[in-house]
Order: sequence, then C-alpha cells, then structure tokens
Amino acid sequence: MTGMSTPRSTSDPLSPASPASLTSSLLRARPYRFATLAATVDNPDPGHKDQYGSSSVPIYQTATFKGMGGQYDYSRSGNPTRSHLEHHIAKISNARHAFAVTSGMGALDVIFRLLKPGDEIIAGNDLYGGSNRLIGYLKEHGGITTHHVDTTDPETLLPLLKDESHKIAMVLLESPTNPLLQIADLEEIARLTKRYRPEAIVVVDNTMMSPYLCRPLELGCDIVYDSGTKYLSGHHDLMAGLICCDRDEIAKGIAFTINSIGNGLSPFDSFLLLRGVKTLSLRIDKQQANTILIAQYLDRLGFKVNYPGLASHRGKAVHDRIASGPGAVLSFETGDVALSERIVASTRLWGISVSFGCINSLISMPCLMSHASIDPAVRAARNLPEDLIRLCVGIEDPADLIDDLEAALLEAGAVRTVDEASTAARGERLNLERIGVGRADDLSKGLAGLGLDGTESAPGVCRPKVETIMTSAPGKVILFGEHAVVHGVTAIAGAIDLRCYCLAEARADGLISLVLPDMAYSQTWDPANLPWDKVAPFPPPLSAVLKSGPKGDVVPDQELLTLLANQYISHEAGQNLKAVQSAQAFLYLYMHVASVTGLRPSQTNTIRAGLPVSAGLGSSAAFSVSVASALLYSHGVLPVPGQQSPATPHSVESEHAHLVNSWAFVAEKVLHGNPSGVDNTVSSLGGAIAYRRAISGRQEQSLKILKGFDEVPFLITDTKVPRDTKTLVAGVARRKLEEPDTIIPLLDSIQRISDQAEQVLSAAGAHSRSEQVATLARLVEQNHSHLVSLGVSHPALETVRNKTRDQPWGLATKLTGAGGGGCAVSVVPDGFSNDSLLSLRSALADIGFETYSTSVGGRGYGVLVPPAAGSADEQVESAEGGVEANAIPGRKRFEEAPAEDLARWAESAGVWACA
Ligand SMILES: Nc1ncnc2c1ncn2[C@@H]1O[C@H](COP(=O)(O)OP(=O)(O)OP(=O)(O)O)[C@@H](O)[C@H]1O
Ligand SMILES: C[C@@](O)(CCO)CC(=O)[O-]
Repeated sequence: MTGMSTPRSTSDPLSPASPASLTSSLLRARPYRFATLAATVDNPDPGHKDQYGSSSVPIYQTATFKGMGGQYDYSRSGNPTRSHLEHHIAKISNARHAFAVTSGMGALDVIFRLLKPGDEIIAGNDLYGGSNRLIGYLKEHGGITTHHVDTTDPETLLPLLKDESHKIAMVLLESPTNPLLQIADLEEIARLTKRYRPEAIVVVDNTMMSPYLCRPLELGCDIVYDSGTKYLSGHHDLMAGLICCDRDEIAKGIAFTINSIGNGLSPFDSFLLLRGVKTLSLRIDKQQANTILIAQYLDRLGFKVNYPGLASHRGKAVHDRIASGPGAVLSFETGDVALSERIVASTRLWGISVSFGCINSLISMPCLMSHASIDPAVRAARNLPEDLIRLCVGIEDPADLIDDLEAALLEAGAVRTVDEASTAARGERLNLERIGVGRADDLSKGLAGLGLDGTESAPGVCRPKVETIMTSAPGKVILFGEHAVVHGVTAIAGAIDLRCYCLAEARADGLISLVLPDMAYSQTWDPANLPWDKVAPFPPPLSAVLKSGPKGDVVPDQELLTLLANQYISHEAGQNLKAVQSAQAFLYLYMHVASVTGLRPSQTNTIRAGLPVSAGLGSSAAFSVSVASALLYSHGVLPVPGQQSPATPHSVESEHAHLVNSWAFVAEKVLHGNPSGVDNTVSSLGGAIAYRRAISGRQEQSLKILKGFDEVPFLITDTKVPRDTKTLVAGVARRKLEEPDTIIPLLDSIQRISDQAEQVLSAAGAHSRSEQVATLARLVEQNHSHLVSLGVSHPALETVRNKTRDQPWGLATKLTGAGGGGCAVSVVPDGFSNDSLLSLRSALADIGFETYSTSVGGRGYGVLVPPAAGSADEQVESAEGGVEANAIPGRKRFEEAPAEDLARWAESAGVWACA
C-alpha cells in the first residue's frame, strides 16, 4: 500500500476578497510547520468519514476484509491502520510514498531486494553492525559485493563511481554515522552519484535524525529508511521500519516485495507508532537539549566526544547545512576498554541497552553490543575504538543524568575530585579532573602523566596479569569441634554448596578499588599513597613464599591494620564496622602479596556472598579465599587454567589450593583475630576434613581428608540472630584462662567426640550405614551440650534444636560455627522422607528461620576459566538485542543479582575449575 502525501487544503489567495479575508487567506496558505504536521493525522482518503467520528485512528485488527473489489482484501497487502501510518510518515517526510514494515532491518532487506546478483554497493565504513551483517549475507548468498569507503569525504566515492568496470547500483549512507557520529555530505554524495551513475539508488538510513531533523529526499537522495523502533515511536515498545521514496518505479518494487514476503507492519504496531510519532518534535527537542549539555560536560572534562553539536566537530558545517539539529546521540572515548566497561556498569539511571531513540537515557559500548557482530579486526581497520561509549539521551532532567554519569565516572576511576570541600560547600557541581589514562598498550605513558609510571613514586604499578578473573570459594559446616579447634582439638568440617564470589577487573588508571555490594561499600585507592614502608618484608627466600605462601604462624601486624583502618579506609556515616574489617583484610592481603611479587596491579575487586554472612557458615573464610585466589591470579602467581594449559581443566591443582589457603589464612586472621584455620582450609581445599591446628611447641598441624561425608545429608537452619565470630572466640579463650578446670575437660571431651566421628567417617565399610548415622546423631547431641557449657549457644539455637527434635521429625541438631546465634546443623538419617523434610522446613520457616538443605563435602575454591581467544564462547552472536546484552561481563549484574541467584548466575557464566 502506498501512502501519498496530500496537498493541504488552501483557499486561493488571489481570488477577490475583502482585506480581512485576504489576510486570513494568506495565513491559511502558509504550510504547516513540522510539529503541527506530526501532531495532526489526516485521513489518506479525504473523502472517507469515520462512521463514529473517531478522533484517533482505529486499530483494524483483521487479517481479511469481506467482499470483492474493495480497497482492502488482506492485511498482508494493505490495512487501513497501516495506510494511515504510511500516509502520515510520507507527509512528515515530504515524500510521495511511504511503507511501514516490521523492523528497520526489515526495511533495509526490502530495499536490498531492488538489487540483482552482480550488483555492487558503496557503503560507509562506520555503518550500523546489523546493516553490516546483512551486507555479509548478501555477498555470500546474493553475489552482491559492498565497497566500504570513508563517506565523510565524498571524493573517496569517485574512483568507484567513475570506474565503469564496477556495477555500482546502490550507495548506502548514514549521517551522522553510528556510533562515531561522523558526517556524510548526503547532498554532495547524491549529486556525484547522479552525475556518474544516474541509474544507481542513493539510500540513507535516517534513524539518528528522523524526518524532524533531516529529510534526505529533499537533498536528492532516492530512498530513506528509518528504524521506527527508535525516535519515530520513542518509547521502545514496538519494532518497526519505515521506507520513503519519491520515485514511482522504486515504490512499485518496494510494494511488491512487502506484499510478497508479508513483512508489513501489524495493525496494532501501526497504531502505536502513529500514536508515538505525534510527539516526535517535542521529544527530540528535549532529548537534543539534554544531549548538548552532556556533550559539553564530557568535553570540558577532556574526553574525546563525538557529537555534531560541538563547535569542535569536524563535520559540523556540513551537518548544519543538511540537518536542522545535532540529535540526541553522542559517543565518547575514555582511552581504555576496561575503564569504559566500568563506567557503563557503574551508571544507575542510564540503562545499559542496545538501540536508541527512547525517552529514557541509554548507555552502551558499541563494540560489545550493537557492533559486536563486526569482526574485531575489521572494527580496528575502520577505526572503531573498542573503548567507545555511546550515550542515547532521553527526556529526564539533565541534572540527574549528569549526576549519575558523574557518579559513574568517579566510581570507575575516570575522574577525580579537585578541591571537593569548597565546591561541595558552595553547593556547586564537583570540581573534577580527568585521570590521565592511556590505551591498554600505552599504559606506561598514561601512568607517567600521573607520576605512576613505575619508575618514580609507585614502583610496580601495572596491569594485572589477567584482564578479568572471577574466583569463588565455598562456605563450610563444622560438624564437630568448633571453638575447641582454636585450642588444638580436632574439628570435622566440610565444604557446602553456598559460595562467595570475587570479580577482579583490570583498570588502566593505576588505582585499585574494592566494591562490597553486600555492605554498600566501595572505595578506591592510589597504591602510590598506601603505607608500603610499614609492610614488614617476608623472611627470604621470597621464592619460597611465592611457592608456598606465608607460614601459618605469621601474625598480622596490628599497627599496620590500625593505620589502614584509621587513615586509609573511609568511615562514612552508615558504613559499618564489618565493611571496614573486610577492607582492612583486602588491603592487608593486597599489600602483602604485592610485597612478594613486586607488582601493584591496578584493578577493581568486587565481592559478593551467595551465603549468609556472619551466620556460622564460614563467610569470612569464603571471602578470604576468593580474594586471595583472585589476587594470586592477577599477580600472575597462579597460572590461569585453560590459558597456560591447552586443555580446559575442570579442577585446579591441589598445590594451588594449598597456596591459596595459606594466603587466605592471613586475611582470615585479620577478620577473626585468632582463627584455627579450619574454615579457610576447608574453603580452599573443598571436600571434608579432620583438621587440627599447629600449636607451637605442642603439636604439628594435621589434615586428613574424610571420605563418606558427602553421603550424609544435612539440614542447616539459620536463626538470623547476628553474632560475631571474633568476639565469641575471644570469649571462650578468656573463659579458658579464667576457668581452666571447667573448660579444659570440655575441650578434651570434644576431642574424643571428634576422634569417634573421624573414625566413623573415614573407615568406610567398617560401619553399617545406619550405625554410622546413629553414631553421628549421638555425637552431635553430645557436642552441642559441650558448646552450651562453653557459653556459645543462644535461645534461638535451642528453639531450633527443640523443633527439629520434636515428633514426627526427631532429628539430632547442634549449633555450627561460632554459635551465639547464626546456624544450626541437623543430621538427616536415611529414610527421612522428603515430605518430612519439607514439613520440618516449613515449621522452621514459620518461626522465622531460614533453612538450607545442602550437600556437604563439595568443591573447594574455584576459578572461572576464561574462554580461549576466538572461541565460540567469546564471540557475541548478534548485533542488536538478544545475546549481545550478555556481552558486558556484568559487574552491574553481578553487583545487583539477589544473593540466592548468584550461584545460578555464576554456573551459567562458563566453566569453573575447582579444587
Ligand atoms: N560478601 C562479603 N562482603 C564483605 N565482607 C564479607 C563478606 N562475607 C564475609 N565478609 C566478612 O566476613 C565477616 C563475617 O565473619 P564472621 O566470622 O562473623 O561470620 P562467618 O565467617 O560467616 O561465621 P563463622 O566464622 O562462624 O563460620 C564479615 O563481618 C565481613 O567482614
Ligand atoms: C569458632 C571457630 O572454631 C569456627 C568458626 O567457624 C573459629 C575457628 O575455628 O577459627
């Protein structure tokens, strides 16, 4: 169906009339301006009257039309709602014909079908990724080749236009280009094409501008198409493509294809688009005004901003001639891919999304998203910077948009505040300066600008040995021997399938960041300013420390820890002590690993717990192990599985797990004061262990791997009563000093319990299954009563014990971990039905407790194996929508996922190699 632009009804200004009617006739003769045209929908058939006088175009939701010889018969060929839309689009585009199809790419496909095998296209080299993909398909399946040229210079088309051996049948243009916002002189290119190739069709993708800002048919082009998904509809609630042209023979070909393949826009989407387009000029005016402010803001900060609204833009003069405004899309470069990723991930108001033209502001990295389908080598050849960030600005308050962007720039380490106090006190926008960065291969130059070039104040500042690494570590359940283990008694513990995750990402600005979303904490340090002179050197040889880690008897330096807490870790209002302790543990570990490797990798570490924190399930150990392992990978101490070794292993070497464990113990000591080491050991190594700590002059450390643990199911109940392991451990130690006659016999008795448990769990086959479980249940009861005597139970834990012991369940339960609240563990015997388990869990939930039915004895620390370069995993499948949305490795998603979804998210992220 062809939409025709209709002449507006005008009175004849030359007919005799009174002076008053003459004036009014002249006024009526004036053509409507764009906003009026867009807001006013006329009937394509001026003689037709809606039977009810409907003010808005009805949705003719019908596939067929009754009767013969009527205007419509089948909606594939034509539909009244679509006709209204097409007529309206033709009117606002000043075109003779308009067609509405199901997407912008659908529009291009219809246009390409005007070509024949052997035809050649000239196209820009900064073309939308989806168009490029279709061009690739045409080449392979249609024998149609494309020559990419720099369309910012019309002269570059001349050799092809003049050379008769090329069968140039189409010139495909975008202006401004997406995403570099380069300007093609549509008028001049159309003129040159007509001169040398009058038969060739000049096609323009006008999506960035819309007919409000640019009407390429008026500039001599032959076909213009728009993705109606963007500005024309404006709300990202439909997909559509619009094609406009003046030439009848072209219109005929287009109408034929649409009717043949049936991709005309549906009645409902036509209605929605017609509704959206009425506010086109209103929206673009606001979006453009916002964009100008944001472009100026980024420009002032020193970023390379691509936007034809800036005076410095190379193509501004041409753009101002062919269009009536710079539009609402800009892109800017940061100098570093990882930095750009962090900026994108750190925004809140700006939605990470492909596409543009919506009333809401969007942010994206074209090389990871809309242009990911273009081969990286081709992207490089076409000068598409990998670090490019595209902003598609919406109608929000510009101050909010700039605030959010500014927060992201600060968080990502792209800018820093200068004289913060005085500007903040005056209530002004923060005084910022850009942190000088180089491209990845230019890091030392960028750091030199900061005085961080590795030769002056910060020796060893470097890029991490691996760009992005994700590690994880499990929590644990202690079955027997908690607290007693601190005093040299054996503890029996196993890894559970709830884990903590650490994402370490390289930065190029020389800084280090710690982000703890669970504690609403984040902070960035310049390593040059950390108190390196206070880090006591490890006793030589350092090669031994590199190989085996610090010795177990290393005691953290309290003076350094206090200094870090007081002078380097921010204690802003609302920031809790736990976060400060975690930051202390992180910095302490970072500085000590650095003191051995001599490196100070610039990175952001984001840590999330998928297990309850401070509940007795070893969250601090899981935190310590995931951080220690991430640091060992980013310092290059540990080889990344799958990179150094050709195969993709699903496990890490046990030697590596032991090395991680010895470093994690350092962090665990920072968090816990005097931990036994059982938690970090089981978290690092996984499985189930009987562990006895070393006590100088009295006993060596002993570590036995227990088999048979994983066969016994356990129920864990979290009372949600907050407690603190450090305080509870210190309390037992104090009582041991004050009341040795009471406490020491209790510890001895717990040792006997652990010995029996170890025997039952290690001598597989020596005990029948029911004997094994019955013994464990008895020992659980005994151990718990000793823990009560040690003073570490809590009324909520006793409630759990009583409830689980009640009939019909009859389970043996004890506190696990440090007690004082937190979790209890119950032994679930064979034959305990699933229904019983469910009813018990719901009874516990009724009194406010959370339960986990977990397997025990599972995997130890793990590392997400990075996809091999060029592997299928690494390739992003499509250009717009779908899979590519996952291409941002997802610090934002990682930060924001609910804790209970983290495990599923991590498992779906790829292959994990685990201890
Ligand atoms: N996701 C996390 N983000 C930041 N810090 C964490 C996280 N998980 C654990 N921690 C640190 O570990 C501390 C929790 O240690 P705590 O010993 O109190 O609990 P737990 O290790 O879960 O219990 P237990 O030692 O009895 O098994 C927190 O206070 C915090 O400092
Ligand atoms: C209470 C304790 O025994 C276990 C905490 O999970 C402390 C420790 O072993 O470090």
